[in-house]
Amino acid sequence: MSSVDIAAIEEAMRMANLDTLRGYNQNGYAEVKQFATTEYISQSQALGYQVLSEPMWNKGLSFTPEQRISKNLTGLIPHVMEDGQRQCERALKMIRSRQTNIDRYLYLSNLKAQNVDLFYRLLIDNAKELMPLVYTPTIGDVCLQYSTLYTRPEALYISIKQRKSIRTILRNWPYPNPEICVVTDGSRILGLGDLGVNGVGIPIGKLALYTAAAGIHPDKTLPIVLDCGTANETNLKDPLYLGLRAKRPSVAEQQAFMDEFMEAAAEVYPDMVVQFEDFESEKAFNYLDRYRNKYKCFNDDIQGTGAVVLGGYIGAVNLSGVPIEEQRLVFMGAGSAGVGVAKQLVEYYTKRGLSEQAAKDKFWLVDTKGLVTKDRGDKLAEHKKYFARSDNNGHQFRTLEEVIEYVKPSALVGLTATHGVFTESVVRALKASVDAGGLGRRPILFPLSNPLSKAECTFEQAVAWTDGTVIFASGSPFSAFTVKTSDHTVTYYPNQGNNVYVFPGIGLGAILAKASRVTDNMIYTSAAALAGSLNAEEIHKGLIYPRIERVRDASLIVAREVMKAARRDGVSQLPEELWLEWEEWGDPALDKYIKARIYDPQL
Ligand SMILES: NC(=O)C1=CN([C@@H]2O[C@H](COP(=O)(O)OP(=O)(O)OC[C@H]3O[C@@H](n4cnc5c(N)ncnc54)[C@H](O)[C@@H]3O)[C@@H](O)[C@H]2O)C=CC1
Ligand SMILES: CC(=O)C(=O)O
Ligand SMILES: [Mg+2]
Repeated sequence: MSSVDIAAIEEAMRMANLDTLRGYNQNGYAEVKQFATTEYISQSQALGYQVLSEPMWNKGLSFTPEQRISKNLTGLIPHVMEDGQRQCERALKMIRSRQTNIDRYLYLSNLKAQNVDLFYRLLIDNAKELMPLVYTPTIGDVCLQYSTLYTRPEALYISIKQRKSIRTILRNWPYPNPEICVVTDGSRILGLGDLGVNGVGIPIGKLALYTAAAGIHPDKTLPIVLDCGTANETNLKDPLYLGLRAKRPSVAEQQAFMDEFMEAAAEVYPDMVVQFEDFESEKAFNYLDRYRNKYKCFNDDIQGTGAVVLGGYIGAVNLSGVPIEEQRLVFMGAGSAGVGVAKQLVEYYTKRGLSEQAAKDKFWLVDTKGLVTKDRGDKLAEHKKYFARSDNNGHQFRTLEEVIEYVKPSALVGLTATHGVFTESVVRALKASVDAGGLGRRPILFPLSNPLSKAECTFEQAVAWTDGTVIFASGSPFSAFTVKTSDHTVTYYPNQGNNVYVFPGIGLGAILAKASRVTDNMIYTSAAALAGSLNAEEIHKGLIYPRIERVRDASLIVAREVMKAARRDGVSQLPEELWLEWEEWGDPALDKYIKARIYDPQL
């Protein structure tokens, strides 16, 4: 069958009862056609098995007696019918019985490959326990070992040697019309450096959260790794390594490959939003700049992290007792995340009435060579120049202690990918500088690097070194802990300051608004929406982010506000009548529209 023969498909569907499946006939002929052209339709048992082997169709033990008959499943699965809750109970028992987090990850990954609905039900209902397994910190270990752990494909793997075939590869993806793509070239995976093709675990993990946190249908998500080689000697020497065994070519060559990829992606999937993830900083800034006005795209490490930290910072300032005008911020780490976050905060200050210069003056960025100044004597990377200080009177501050002594900051943000740079003396100096401003003031300390092994300090250290006064957020989750003394008991709650609180909502908002671009206002709005998404209990506990169990609630609020920002910026291509309706009926109507379009797996 060279062209689509609708009559044949309909007949095949009728015979195979496929119309009761996912409804791919609307926009997904590919899957239906597959049935029509194979011999499955005349081999009913094989068809039943096909239903069980297709992870998007499999309902595990939830198939009803009628479905078991109509889909020829009788006897292919145990003769019990279980609801989703019972099946989740079994999966959780298995996960908890495993010895290592990698084993737990592998169990979950295997479950996703067999029964997508069950995987997502489990993840959504047990976010606090399971998110650290499918995302940071475990995904970092998974990426380090990806080539060894590999059993089956889960993404598109596009090598620079396949440049001529990018469109074909994109079309080979089995699910029609993806709406969101996360793409990396593996060059800066979390704080673990250049992992090459092994970095593909990050797009896979981020997209699992697009589904769990924002309800984007799993068959609309597309993870991609662009393999340009790697600088990672361990990978290059590993006989099992799955990527190109070559050093990365020149920046210009990688950029040309990226240009071709972006052009092909926009042509093959014109409605798809592209999220750039974990590109090494020079490329991260360059690609964002290069493509943001041409395609629907954003950079999660620069913009997503900027928004999530701003969202938390707004609440942190309220708790800190240090008025917003008196805030002074030191950033340890001046890479894509550090500069991205600082720029987002500058925007916040300028929106509150400060001039750009006055806003910028609140930030002191530090990297491996010390305080970033104009006259430091080394060639500053382009992205650092904006924040380079010129008020240092020729003096160079080489260590963080020196910078803190000089700046007397109210907040210290870590985005260095280096564990331990927030030492006891650094944190105590931060506290002292905050204490000097007046009684009851609290230091803001955000060791944001991932995975946990790279966090600038631990939560327990931060609490101990600030006598419990710290307002704390880390990139990967630390546990709450309780201190009991003879006369009182105190529980300390950490926050997780991770872009997972915004990227799913930014992507969903951009998709549902049919945004032609992802604008700065959409990103900024995501931060404000996140800051406003805490409930009374979270505020009472002194949190600055919603509990991770509520990430889905927060994402939907973010998505709604991002949609509205898209409309304000004139990039929403939704019909005008819809917007007029929503303006009349307000947020509940827009919320209803969003909720009707998101995936909430039922078993
Ligand atoms: N919590 C979150 O949502 C996010 C966290 N991150 C984390 O931030 C970290 C950095 O990411 P990028 O900025 O993209 O990396 P990058 O490589 O672009 O930047 C790292 C920066 O840290 C500096 N640095 C490294 N070691 C240092 C040290 N010992 N002392 C002072 N400065 C040091 C480098 O000079 C550079 O300026 C990673 O661990 C990443 O996982 C990134 C994005 C989001
Ligand atoms: C969270 C994230 O995007 C990172 O660590 O790179
Ligand atoms: Mg990242």
